[in-house]
Amino acid sequence: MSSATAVRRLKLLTRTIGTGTRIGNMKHHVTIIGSGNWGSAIAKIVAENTKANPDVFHEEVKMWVFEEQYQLSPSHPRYDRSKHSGSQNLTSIINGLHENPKYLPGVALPANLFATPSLPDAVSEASILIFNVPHQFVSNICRQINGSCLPYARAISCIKGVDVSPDGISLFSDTIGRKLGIYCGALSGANIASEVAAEKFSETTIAYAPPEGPTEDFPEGLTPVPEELPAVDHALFKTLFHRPYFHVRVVSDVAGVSLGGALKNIVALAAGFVDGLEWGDNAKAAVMRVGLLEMRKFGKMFFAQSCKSATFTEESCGVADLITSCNGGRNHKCAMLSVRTGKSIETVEGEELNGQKLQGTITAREVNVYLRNKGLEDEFPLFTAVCRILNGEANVESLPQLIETD
Ligand SMILES: NC(=O)c1ccc[n+]([C@@H]2O[C@H](COP(=O)([O-])OP(=O)(O)OC[C@H]3O[C@@H](n4cnc5c(N)ncnc54)[C@H](O)[C@@H]3O)[C@@H](O)[C@H]2O)c1
Ligand SMILES: O=P(O)(O)OC[C@H](O)CO
Repeated sequence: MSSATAVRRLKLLTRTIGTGTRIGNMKHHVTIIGSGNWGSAIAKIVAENTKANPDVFHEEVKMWVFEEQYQLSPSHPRYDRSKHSGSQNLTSIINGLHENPKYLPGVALPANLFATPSLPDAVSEASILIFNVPHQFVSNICRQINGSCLPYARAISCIKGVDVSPDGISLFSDTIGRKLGIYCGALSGANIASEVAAEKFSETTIAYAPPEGPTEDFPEGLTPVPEELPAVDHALFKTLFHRPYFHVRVVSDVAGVSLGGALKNIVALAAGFVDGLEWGDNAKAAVMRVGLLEMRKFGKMFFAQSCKSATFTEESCGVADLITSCNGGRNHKCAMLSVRTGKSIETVEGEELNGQKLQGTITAREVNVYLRNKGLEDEFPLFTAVCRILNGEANVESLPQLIETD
């Protein structure tokens, strides 16, 4: 154990025992909802940390998997004809191999991580829920969970998207919290899943700031976490997510963390268009600059009370995620290939991603509907241009004119 981890654990124990607020020896059960590329990588991190902190967490971590049939390739190093000759449930393969060969191939998952296809089974005991699914599936998942989760559970959303409906715009942390009647924070950063899973160094930002009294969403206040459990606070989330290769900073700006992750995906598409045209690094830097300003402006305009501008420039979830996504992300890659090949980005997504999902294309259109309804498209020329290019209403070559403001 590193000395930093030891100090953190000691602080956690001193606080929970020393203050007398923790009166039992209950521990947190942790569940991951989602098992895609990032879902599996985060599940690996969390299972490593529950094992390393047995005084705070139950070692066993459940991971909910959207069940599908999967045929293991005969070229897989552990292919066994007697077991893998036909299609099988993906959950059985994950639990048998301790690997998710479809969404995170070649990465060993900890033996204390268990895949389950049942949402009620996944959430029924969990006091900490980690949501990590493409944003288009969240509402349906919450509908299936409702009533099965503990009233005092706390959640973290790793989802990069915003929830746009005819009623307006909502952060997914708020949507999840409202639908399940629990509090949900957010995690987002410059985190390409395959790099994190390979234990290459990166940073992330977690935001957690539960309301202390009644609010519009929780008129009677949140159901308190039982005193027998370790307190759920910044230190606990650092213990759950921080690894020597995955450095966590915990802040209170849930809106800033969530919006950074959602909106940079629109900018990454623009960066991909520019790279597809082979316009070079200066052009890409230009769209990234304009994109960062629009991200910050969006936060100021629509989440003024909760979003801090500094989060976009000082934390991993802001400019750092923008940089990594505009170079190595899936949105960037598919946009670039779409321009190079002349195929639609949805066709490229289907051909290149083996079931993984782009978030930027949906987010660009959702944000555009929201801006158009407010008559504010012109205030966000880059976001608007990306949507018009995706819809075939503008040429990718006209990007410089579309984002020229003076
Ligand atoms: N992959 C990354 O590098 C990365 C990094 C940081 C954040 N994120 C964010 O994490 C979130 C999750 O993305 P991911 O990369 O883990 O997923 P993914 O795109 O790799 O995989 C798609 C997932 O969706 C599931 N799925 C398909 N149809 C479904 C349905 N009808 N209902 C429910 N689930 C269904 C699949 O089983 C699979 O687990 C996204 O918001 C993404 O932006 C991704
Ligand atoms: O691959 P993308 O484009 O979904 O981006 C991945 C992560 O969000 C990068 O932090």
